[in-house]
Amino acid sequence: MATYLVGDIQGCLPDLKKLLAQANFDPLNDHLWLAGDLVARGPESLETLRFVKALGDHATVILGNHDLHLLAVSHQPARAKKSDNIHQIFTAEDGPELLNWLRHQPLLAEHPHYPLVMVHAGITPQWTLEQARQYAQEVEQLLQSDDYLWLLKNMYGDGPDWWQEDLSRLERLRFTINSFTRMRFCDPQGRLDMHCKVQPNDPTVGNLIPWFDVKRDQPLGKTIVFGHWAALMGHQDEHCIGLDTGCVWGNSLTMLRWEDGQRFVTECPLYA
Ligand SMILES: Nc1ncnc2c1ncn2[C@@H]1O[C@H](COP(=O)(O)OP(=O)(O)OP(=O)(O)OP(=O)(O)OC[C@H]2O[C@@H](n3cnc4c(N)ncnc43)[C@H](O)[C@@H]2O)[C@@H](O)[C@H]1O
Repeated sequence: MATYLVGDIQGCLPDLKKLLAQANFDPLNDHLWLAGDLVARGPESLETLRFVKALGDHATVILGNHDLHLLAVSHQPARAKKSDNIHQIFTAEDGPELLNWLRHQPLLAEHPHYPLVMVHAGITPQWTLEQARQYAQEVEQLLQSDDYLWLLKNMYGDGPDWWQEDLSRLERLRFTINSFTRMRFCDPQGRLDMHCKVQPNDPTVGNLIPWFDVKRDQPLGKTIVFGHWAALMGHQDEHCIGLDTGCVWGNSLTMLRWEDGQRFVTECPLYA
């Protein structure tokens, strides 16, 4: 039994299937961990949802910004942008069932045996692992409750950029969603920046630094596996593994086998 970790699929199901074939992935014995953004921009978002859902207990999925956006616009399809390329989900017979399944996925997942925690964008340097678990659960519980539409309607916005215990409920929820699903850069103190999307060595970055380079008061004690940041083209240091290598942007899809660290890579067409 092997554990495979893969970055943002964004509807690029043919590329995921190529990687799974390369690795001889066995859906009855192996386990696939997906770092969020199953959908958007790529050619087969609907089929990707069907494929991952059908893996049942052999897939662990966490939510990305595009998954949350899909859930939000599914109640007002006119709000979906053409470039989202998700309209086929709204008209599919099994669309409601797939969306309901997606809504019940977490923001943070921890492996039961390995020291690995998976999130879409990252874990804010302001939080301990205990806080990350607690605030992820707050969003997950609301998303799975009858009040989920309220959250999806009100989650949009770039602030607050700094965690404080006295944030209002909505501010707390927004900070949590933005840090788990949209963060890339922070200022040296750890204040979130929601605008800069380039590579860390780009001259326009200024004093911003990648969230994983901001000093934490307490190490998390687990490896954070994340996706989201396509321009980073993957990352590995002693605390973090970044897996998004820009599949949908004509670069590649990368999958890592946890047990021996082997990487599987496939070059992708330009979809976006
Ligand atoms: N609470 C909330 N508030 C607001 N929005 C919310 C939200 N919750 C969900 N959302 C959604 O999130 C979106 C905003 O998120 P953002 O994270 O701000 O924007 P995005 O560009 O749409 O994100 P994406 O996830 O596609 O990024 P990627 O790195 O692949 O690509 C980023 C850029 O990198 C570039 N890029 C890719 N590969 C590159 C490379 N190798 N080198 C250089 N640049 C590269 C691409 O051209 C692209 O422009 C909104 O559109 C909305 O749908």
